[in-house]
Amino acid sequence: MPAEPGFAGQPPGSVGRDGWDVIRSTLFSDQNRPMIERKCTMAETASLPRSFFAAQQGSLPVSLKLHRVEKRFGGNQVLRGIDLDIPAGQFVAIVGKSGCGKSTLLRLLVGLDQPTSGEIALTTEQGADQVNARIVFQEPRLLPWSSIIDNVVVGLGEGVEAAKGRYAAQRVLEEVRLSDKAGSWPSELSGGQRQRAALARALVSNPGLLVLDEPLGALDALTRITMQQLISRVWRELGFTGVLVTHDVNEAVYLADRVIVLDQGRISLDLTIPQAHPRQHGDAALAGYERQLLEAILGRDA
Ligand SMILES: Nc1ncnc2c1ncn2[C@@H]1O[C@H](COP(=O)(O)OP(=O)(O)OP(=O)(O)O)[C@@H](O)[C@H]1O
Repeated sequence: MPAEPGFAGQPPGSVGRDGWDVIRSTLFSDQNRPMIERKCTMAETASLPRSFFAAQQGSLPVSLKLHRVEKRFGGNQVLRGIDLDIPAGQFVAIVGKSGCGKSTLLRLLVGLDQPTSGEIALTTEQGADQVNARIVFQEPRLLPWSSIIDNVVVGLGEGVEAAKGRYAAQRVLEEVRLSDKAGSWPSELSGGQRQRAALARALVSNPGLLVLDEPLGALDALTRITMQQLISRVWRELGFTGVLVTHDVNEAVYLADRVIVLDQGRISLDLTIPQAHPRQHGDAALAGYERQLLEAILGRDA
């Protein structure tokens, strides 16, 4: 069985009561750390079943504040003085040249890494302990030995009654139009279907913050459009705050209220896209914003 990214050779047999930390860390982090560690103690993250309650009620959308955030890896200064305020419920896209620091910024936002200096605060209108954040990576990172529905159930955390968990997973699989694959293995799905399953796993806890790190980067153009429509619909229905890293300015202007351009670790443009949702692919007004973003990223020759 091929190793799942991030599993560091953990055999399926390690998945059990004692193996839970391995699963949770792998799904929500790529550095064996629980993803919301910055806001919760380990004891609190162990109560992730709270998220099933959230699935019934809807988590509160998360607001984010970054103040003078810097990140260095040795002598490499990757982020420089980032100030950013993302109100609850907003959908923000982060674009920029390869290596400008997009994924680094995303990792700091969800607590997978710490800033060298500066402050990052995530909260809801009922406080920071209500933050329910989930991340979707470019590769779906599904458990290859579990059915699709069981993969989705994992997104609820431990302690949820099995029948309730499966009910919630079934509902969210319907939401992403994948209910007919509930009993399939990940290997039996197409790339787009696997990524929809990963999105379902992130959505099943009804998060208040959904962070997307190039989630559609490996998909073909038509599947990307379908997935963009899906993400737009669930965002409008569920009301979470969205932060998306993408290379695709077309995707950014289709999905986001606001697009941040990063250039050598600094915000070089903060562009509001005022068009109402749902948007249309090919909309001429959106094409104007795309042009503006390409110029900001590539210069006047774009
Ligand atoms: N864990 C790390 N250790 C050392 N350097 C790192 C680490 N993570 C990122 N970097 C460096 O930080 C810089 C920015 O990387 P990052 O992945 O954030 O860029 P990006 O804008 O997301 O790029 P891409 O679009 O190609 O994915 C790069 O120079 C990279 O080598």
